[in-house]
Amino acid sequence: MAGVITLIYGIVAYLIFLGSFLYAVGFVGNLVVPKSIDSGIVGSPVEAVIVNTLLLGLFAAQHSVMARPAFKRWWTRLVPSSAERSTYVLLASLILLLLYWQWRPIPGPVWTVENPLWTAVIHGVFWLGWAILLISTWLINHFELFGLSQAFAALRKKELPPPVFRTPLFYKWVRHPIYVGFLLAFWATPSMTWGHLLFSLGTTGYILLGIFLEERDLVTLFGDRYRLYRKQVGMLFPWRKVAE
Ligand SMILES: C[S@@+](CC[C@H](N)C(=O)[O-])C[C@H]1O[C@@H](n2cnc3c(N)ncnc32)[C@H](O)[C@@H]1O
Repeated sequence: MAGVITLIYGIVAYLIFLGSFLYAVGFVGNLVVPKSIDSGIVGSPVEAVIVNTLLLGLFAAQHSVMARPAFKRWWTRLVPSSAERSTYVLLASLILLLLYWQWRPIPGPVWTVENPLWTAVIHGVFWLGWAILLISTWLINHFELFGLSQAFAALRKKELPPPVFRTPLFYKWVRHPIYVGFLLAFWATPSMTWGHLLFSLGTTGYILLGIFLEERDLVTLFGDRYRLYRKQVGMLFPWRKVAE
């Protein structure tokens, strides 16, 4: 029974994640969704900067704290380990929904590209970013990343195998293709507003901090294999040094 409940919980968390992910595409790209990064009631810019920074900070804090092994060890005394990743995914998705809802637009152009050819190129980079991101989740292990493998293992009363170090496709050239995808999607816009700039700067800062923390954990987990990988493959810019 507990296994079935964990699985249902995992599926619900995954579906909420999927919704918040699809909404992110529309939110950042000002496409289709009712409330995007540049839409909504324009108020005081000072209030907007404070509220938006708090929202980004909340997302960063939840991600940084809950992804750390020490927190997971403490947390799984309260939450079954099979539901730990789903809870992380669920909370992250709910914070994203809060961010979309409460985000204050800050209009005014930082840059505007009007040339149709360059506009098409920038839109292409935007979609390329989302594609790299999505493909990379499958390269690492999509269902494990979003908690479903853990929930299925609990249903079958099986232990999850220990994490495996993987370097397929994009990972041969860059250590963090998922973050590269986010950066491309967040910065590639033909009309950058001050609100969008705040979002892009905040998320870029958080991604750099996230990489520092994640790589520290990956060195602890995979030791010299990851240290060597770090020497041979670029962090965010594609680069590869072939072993002598
Ligand atoms: C949100 S994913 C981001 C992965 C990577 N930083 C990227 O941008 O593609 C974070 C999870 O991926 C795992 N991870 C990162 N690089 C990995 C690799 N080369 N092989 C296996 N797991 C990896 C981390 O341990 C962490 O649980």
